[in-house]
Amino acid sequence: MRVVRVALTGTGGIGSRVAVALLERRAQLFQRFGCDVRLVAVCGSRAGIVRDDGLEAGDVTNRGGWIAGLAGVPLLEAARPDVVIDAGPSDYVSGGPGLAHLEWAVNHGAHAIMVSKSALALHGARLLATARANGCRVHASGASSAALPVVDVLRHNLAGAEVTRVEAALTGTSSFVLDEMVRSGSTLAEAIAEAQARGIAEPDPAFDLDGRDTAAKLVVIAGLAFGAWLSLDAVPRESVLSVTDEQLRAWRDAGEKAALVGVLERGAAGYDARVELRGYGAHHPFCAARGSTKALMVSAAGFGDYTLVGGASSPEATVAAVLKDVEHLLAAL
Ligand SMILES: NC(=O)C1=CN([C@@H]2O[C@H](COP(=O)(O)OP(=O)(O)OC[C@H]3O[C@@H](n4cnc5c(N)ncnc54)[C@H](O)[C@@H]3O)[C@@H](O)[C@H]2O)C=CC1
Ligand SMILES: N[C@@H](CC=O)C(=O)O
Repeated sequence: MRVVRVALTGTGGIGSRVAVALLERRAQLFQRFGCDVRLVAVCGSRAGIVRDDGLEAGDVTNRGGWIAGLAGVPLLEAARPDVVIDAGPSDYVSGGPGLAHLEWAVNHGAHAIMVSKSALALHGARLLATARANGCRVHASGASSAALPVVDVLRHNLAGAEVTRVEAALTGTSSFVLDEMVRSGSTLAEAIAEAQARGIAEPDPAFDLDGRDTAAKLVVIAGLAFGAWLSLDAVPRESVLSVTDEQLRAWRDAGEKAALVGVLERGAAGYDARVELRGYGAHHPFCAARGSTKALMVSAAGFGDYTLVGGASSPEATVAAVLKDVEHLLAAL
């Protein structure tokens, strides 16, 4: 029987849930794919554990037997996984720890599932080129809007199509905060606190609100779906943090849904990206997206226009998206 060895780096709010869900899915994956998907290593920032015959949920949640210093690349070297899942922090300056983890994977013939965004958002072109050269697959639903399957729709459902425009509300926290302020009259601080309590905000919620999270997701989406790796710094961004009371009142009085959206447009020289604040009239399909629910509009030559509303941000939805990536990966092995 084929054994697929999985290592998970980053065991915070999302990573710890991914570990447990993967263990719970083991029997089902065996039935569906005929292989033993074995979680052999997990780590946080400073410690980790490797066990060749497979970890159990308690090993992850109780952290008994974790070894100090066995984290990151040393953990991957010790575990020699077939698949690396990275759910560590995103850092748009250094690339985050996920950069070293993804580099290790694509240089050692391992497949990767990225939940953290910054490694791909900053260095996607180089990493994907190495992955391709070494026969490694890189999936990144978690890094590109989680339960809203944007990359899948563009890459598989619209394979070969000339996609001319993508407009999408990709950051659940900014949608949630705007909804709370416009519809319920919450203050910015109250709305952010609620998004944090729901486990969907980035550790620094400014990343969600000032458009960096959406811009990073746009870069990952354009790179994975179209092979167009844009510069994250060059994506112009509007910010929820600069919305005035007057603007909030105007959206409320007009019955509009406010959203911070990412836009990808195909021009003569390739794809342009931007992040902008928009108010959608009552009859626009994005008005169905309440709270942290995401939304996508795609225009493709020959196919026409599509709208998809769903995939609300939540830890459970992100875990479900990671498990979907696992299924896609196993189906292709
Ligand atoms: N919370 C959400 O709904 C979603 C989060 N993401 C992304 O997933 C990642 C994780 O998010 P959360 O779990 O919410 O954050 P978190 O802050 O709860 O977890 C991050 C974990 O990474 C660990 N870590 C830090 N440095 C590390 C290193 N060098 N090696 C291994 N682990 C390290 C931290 O100790 C922490 O436990 C972030 O990059 C985030 O942008 C993606 C989709 C949805
Ligand atoms: N902070 C993000 C989490 C997933 O990427 C969001 O709010 O959607």
